[in-house]
Amino acid sequence: MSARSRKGRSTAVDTPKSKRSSGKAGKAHGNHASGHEVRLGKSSDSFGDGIISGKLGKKKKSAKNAKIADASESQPRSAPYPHGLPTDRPLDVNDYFDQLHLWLDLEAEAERARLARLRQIRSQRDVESTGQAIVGLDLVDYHTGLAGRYLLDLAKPSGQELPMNRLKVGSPVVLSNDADPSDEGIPGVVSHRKNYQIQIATDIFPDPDAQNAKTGKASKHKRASIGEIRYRLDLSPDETTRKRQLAAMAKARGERGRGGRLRDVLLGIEAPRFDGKKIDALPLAEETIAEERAEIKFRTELNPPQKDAVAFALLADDFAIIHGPPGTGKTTTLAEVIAQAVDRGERVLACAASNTAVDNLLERLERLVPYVVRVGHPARVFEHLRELTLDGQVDKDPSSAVIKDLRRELEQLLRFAQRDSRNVDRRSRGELFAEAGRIRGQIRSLERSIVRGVLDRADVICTTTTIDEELLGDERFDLIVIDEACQSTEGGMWQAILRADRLIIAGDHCQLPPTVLSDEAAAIGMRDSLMQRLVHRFGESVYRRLTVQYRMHESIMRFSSDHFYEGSLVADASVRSHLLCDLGDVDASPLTETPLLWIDTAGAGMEEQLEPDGQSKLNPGEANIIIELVRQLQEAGIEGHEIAIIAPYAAQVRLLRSRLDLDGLEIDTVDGFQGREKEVVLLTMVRSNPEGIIGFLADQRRSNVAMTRAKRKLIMVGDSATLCSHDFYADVLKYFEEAGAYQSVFEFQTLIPE
Ligand SMILES: Nc1ncnc2c1ncn2[C@@H]1O[C@H](COP(=O)(O)OP(=O)(O)OP(=O)(O)O)[C@@H](O)[C@H]1O
Repeated sequence: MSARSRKGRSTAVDTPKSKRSSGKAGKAHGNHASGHEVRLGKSSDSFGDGIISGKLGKKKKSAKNAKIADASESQPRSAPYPHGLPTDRPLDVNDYFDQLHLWLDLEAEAERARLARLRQIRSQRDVESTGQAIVGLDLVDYHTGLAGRYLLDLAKPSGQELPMNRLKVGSPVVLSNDADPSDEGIPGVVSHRKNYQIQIATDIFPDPDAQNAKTGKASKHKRASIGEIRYRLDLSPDETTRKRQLAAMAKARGERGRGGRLRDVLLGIEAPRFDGKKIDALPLAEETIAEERAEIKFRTELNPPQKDAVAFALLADDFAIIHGPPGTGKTTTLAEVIAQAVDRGERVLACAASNTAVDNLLERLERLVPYVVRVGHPARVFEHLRELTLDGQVDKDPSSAVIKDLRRELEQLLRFAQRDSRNVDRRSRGELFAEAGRIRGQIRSLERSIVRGVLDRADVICTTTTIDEELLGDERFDLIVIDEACQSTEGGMWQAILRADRLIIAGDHCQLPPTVLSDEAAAIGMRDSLMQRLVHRFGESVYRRLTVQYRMHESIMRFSSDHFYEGSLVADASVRSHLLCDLGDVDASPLTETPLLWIDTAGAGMEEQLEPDGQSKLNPGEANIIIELVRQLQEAGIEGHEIAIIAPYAAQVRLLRSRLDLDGLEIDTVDGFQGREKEVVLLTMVRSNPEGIIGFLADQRRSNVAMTRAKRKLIMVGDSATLCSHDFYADVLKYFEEAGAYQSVFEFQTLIPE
């Protein structure tokens, strides 16, 4: 049966369409459709996802929800699956969620320990060298954002540049008094970041009196005006996300009906179905996929494996997986699946673990789907897509003019309190803040009705997998799509999974796993993805792999293809033999006429070093080589924005950034480059020691990502003597040697120190 006729079908496992959340005709959007009170941005908890944050669900916690909240607090202490989640047998529902709960607890402990260690360090140089805090900041300006949030601009005194830091847009932070180690500070989210200034969005204005009252502590800064205080910003554990995940997991445990079935399929208890067939009747016959494919009016130019993947996904009754090796158009394919679902009258929730991945999907959907809304903090959304954010669309609503007036009034009030802080006594200042609170309340109530309208109209809602539950209420969708699924922990996916009966996940388990701080949690499986587990559990019947890639020269692709994808990748004709020298205005030279180069530093005495005051590693010798190569590339006519330098260690990134100042040139860790591409990529491997220790370079997935970012040229700089103690790198080196792309650093006289 074709998926086109899906809507009329009702199998034993299907809930009839009318009972599901419907398509356009009969959207049942959870509680907010029935006129329950809507509240915006009620607490700092709502920071997770956006300036706009609204409670579209019931105002009071229902008994059921209260139970869920309680359940989310109980803590299992021993791992039901001490070796990670098994894939050779069905999982027990309670054991499974206990395991996920334990992962989250261990991760939270690791996060708290990290923050506690960080806040112990008081020396400015030491604390800032961790990259997790910025100290000695002045509050230089502030504004109000939507929902009456305060946007605080912080900068170093006398305009110094901010130190290298990991406080990215979207990072949860704590703003505290730098001179007072006992100050618990106020929570916020980084909303904007420049070299000299950082902005945070917060629900609480940093009024020193208010803070003292809150903590009940007498402060030596009691009489200081706001402008006289120096602040400190620390990266903080993301408690909001954790709580949301725990609540979703608690709910998933008790799910019944279609939701319960999807859970049981994902736990390997029930067999997945495609086109109404059970797994024992799978794999789906190729003719069935071909039939389905023939019925689809594709909106994008897709290659045959991509078209098959779309047809396959649309035939799934429970879940389907699209495996997308680097550059194979996974996101392009997923966008087509969503567009087809919308054409069939379905409403879709499109998610990914990171904001960047959500935006990559949104970029494609914008052209395919009439009405798409991006939920999330606008500051975390690509600038050219901000119009599609909920905030952007609310702003366009005619009633927003009133909100703008109210916001202006709010700002004036705050400025008055600030300007005259020496003259306004504490009581009057309290009244001013109370008035500000009242205005914020008015702003929120007006915004909530506009928000509801915008969300109701959307065919597709795009968000990170950390879903703002208050905003989306109990809303369900016909289909949930999750991109870059291998970058999310299993626990991180349940908020999304709970919202539909059908799930399409796309990703590549051979690329980066989710970041997990706790070694203990990682040891019991937290880094293993749901997608990987399902592939192992059900095999080829549940996934389609994309095989034609549109990024890399064939030689750059080949190693990755052979090593990670059973040699299945094919370079499209448009990229198969492209080289740097084919770019306009680039000179032909050995550097630009070949796709690969490994410069081996073995024996040249370029040993790794530990960063002073830090734990990260660097390699100045390799940095010198990279700098010289960048100079030569530039000389050949390659522009800065066409080059990327990737280093596995932050200290090497810091070193190179401090020494290279080329317009558009990007220098980052591997994690910063997943999903990206550049004409030429230089990798500095850093590790060089007599013991042959390679640390986390041993995770081959990391190297797979790093080596597949280059379109026309991949240059590796590393010590073969150290790296090749590991089989994987021995294979890489052999591959480069066989391609005639190996050179010892001794062949480059200009690159070795005297
Ligand atoms: N069928 C196609 N024909 C031509 N170009 C395509 C096709 N499919 C994808 N591309 C191009 O290939 C590039 C990669 O596509 P996309 O970003 O969808 O891939 P991805 O698999 O999600 O990437 P990543 O490896 O970064 O996760 C894009 O420039 C896209 O336009």
